[in-house]
Amino acid sequence: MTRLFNDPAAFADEALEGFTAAHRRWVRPVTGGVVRATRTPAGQVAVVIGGGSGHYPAFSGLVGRGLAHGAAVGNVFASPSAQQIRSVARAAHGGAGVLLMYGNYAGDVLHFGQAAERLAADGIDARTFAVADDMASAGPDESAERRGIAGDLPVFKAAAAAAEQGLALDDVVRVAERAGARTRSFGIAFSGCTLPGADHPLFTVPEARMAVGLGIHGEPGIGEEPLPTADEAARLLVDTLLQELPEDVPGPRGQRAAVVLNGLGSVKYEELFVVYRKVAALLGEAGVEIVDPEVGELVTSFDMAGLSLTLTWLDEELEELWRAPADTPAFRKGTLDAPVPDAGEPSAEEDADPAVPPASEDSRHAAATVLAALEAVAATVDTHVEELGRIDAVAGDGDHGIGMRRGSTAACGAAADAHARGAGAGTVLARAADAWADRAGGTSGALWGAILRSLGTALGDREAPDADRVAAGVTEASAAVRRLGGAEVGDKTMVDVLVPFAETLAAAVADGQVLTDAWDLAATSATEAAAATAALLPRKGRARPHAEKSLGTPDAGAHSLALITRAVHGVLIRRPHEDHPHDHH
Ligand SMILES: Nc1ncnc2c1ncn2[C@@H]1O[C@H](COP(=O)(O)OP(=O)(O)O)[C@@H](O)[C@H]1O
Ligand SMILES: O=C(COP(=O)(O)O)[C@@H](O)CO
Repeated sequence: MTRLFNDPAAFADEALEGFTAAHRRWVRPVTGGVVRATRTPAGQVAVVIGGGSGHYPAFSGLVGRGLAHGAAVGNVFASPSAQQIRSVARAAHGGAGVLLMYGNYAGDVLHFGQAAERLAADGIDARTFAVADDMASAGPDESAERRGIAGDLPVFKAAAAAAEQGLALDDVVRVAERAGARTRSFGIAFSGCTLPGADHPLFTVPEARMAVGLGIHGEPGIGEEPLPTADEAARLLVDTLLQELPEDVPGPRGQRAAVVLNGLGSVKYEELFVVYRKVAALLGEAGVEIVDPEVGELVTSFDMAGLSLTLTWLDEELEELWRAPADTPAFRKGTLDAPVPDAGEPSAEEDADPAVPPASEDSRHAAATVLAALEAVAATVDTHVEELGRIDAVAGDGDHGIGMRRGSTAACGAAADAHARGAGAGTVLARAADAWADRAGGTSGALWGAILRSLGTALGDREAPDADRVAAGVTEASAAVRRLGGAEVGDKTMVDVLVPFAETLAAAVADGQVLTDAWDLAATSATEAAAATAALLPRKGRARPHAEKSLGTPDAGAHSLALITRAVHGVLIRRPHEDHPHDHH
């Protein structure tokens, strides 16, 4: 149970504020997260890590010399936004490029990928690397689909220590890839975590049982077994890890390995030590030489009761990097020289509030309808916030309601501001898109940003947005979401609703129906399509390992999209003529 919070939606921000206040010796707050208190030395590659909140010490607690140069910090269990990541990376950049590192989750992959593109446009060489160490989340033949769990630590550390040695960006990336390929984790759990403000844990495990193959977002295990003794737990973890060695490791005997026994949040350190005693013995029997083991909480999931074992199979280079000193709020090793004092506070580079481009009278008028529609979106998300969280918790991480609320509220604020400054419909939507993606983070934040951006581009700031233009914008939004997320119809995502919605709308408009009628038909098909996702098995993202559990429950993102299309219809029928003067159908 998370007991101490104020507004649950503010939990991540407030935790970050307190964290930075408590750790000024190591870190300095910047927009989007934290960077080291000391400047990145000129010519040193900066390693910027990041992910959702709720995993402390990942990610902010791992910022400091010998480890990360900065961390982008997202909302609870949701990736930071591309905007946040870009801001942290710019503040951490020492002139030699940036490696962005994160766990392999859809939201992180989307946002860190977009951030790398934006950094490249800023003239900064930025690369990405997703840690995918969790054996339970996909088989060895699909290892690129695996989630990142406590293997984050040794992989981040290898790359960061390589950067600290002065290696060039290409070499730092090579080290990250090698460490990633040689790192595997597996875990077990006895209960799920309870998010701030929620009444129930994300999953429960029956008394005297354990979940096998945990995730770090309250994903239940992929199997269930009787509660083991500490020694039996150690044997399960070690045996599983020894079953799948990296390609270039012929057998365990004679190998050297970094070992991390990680507590997920509410397993006592003493319990971890009892388990570690047997882990060390079993690895010894298998002929593995343990190098600098870590036992403790390194990548957590709020108050989840669980633990995971990570092995990084070392070669000479990886061993040197694993042993290298580090000094961060939550991870310290060896000794470092006193830090070189800063030449001054680097300025956090903020984008100036850009001027609103000129717009026609018609488009400014239509912007009022766009704003009303966004307000209706935020209101319907607000009404359904708990239901969306509950649906998402069945096979996902339970944060869909929180993320949608943060995103839609921010979108309304940005839209209202742009509207007040005389923006046209296109610019109002573009500003709303950026605010949604930035504030919500997560998969749905990136995708909703893309939806609003596509609509904004189609409507523009000159013409009155007629039915053809709206239908074209929705069609482009559907294509953009498929392009970005890589999901197709049938994968059990919002795409299952967006595609029929766009197609029905376009067909009805082509048929000569007025926008309100066409939208009505399309919203009805969206509602039906969302309900039909209950019968599907997820094939994308975090819900995939728990496919069967989600049978009978619709996809959260599909459901929220259907609710939103219906709410927007309510606005269109209230303002049909007023704001669509050129709707000539
Ligand atoms: N690859 C994808 N393409 C399209 N939609 C996706 C994809 N992955 C997830 N989604 C949608 O995102 C929703 C989850 O959103 P949310 O919980 O806010 O993000 P996160 O899973 O990052 O926490 C899912 O219910 C699904 O509809
Ligand atoms: O949850 C996280 C990011 O994944 P999403 O796909 O955005 O949910 C985060 O906690 C780990 O980085």
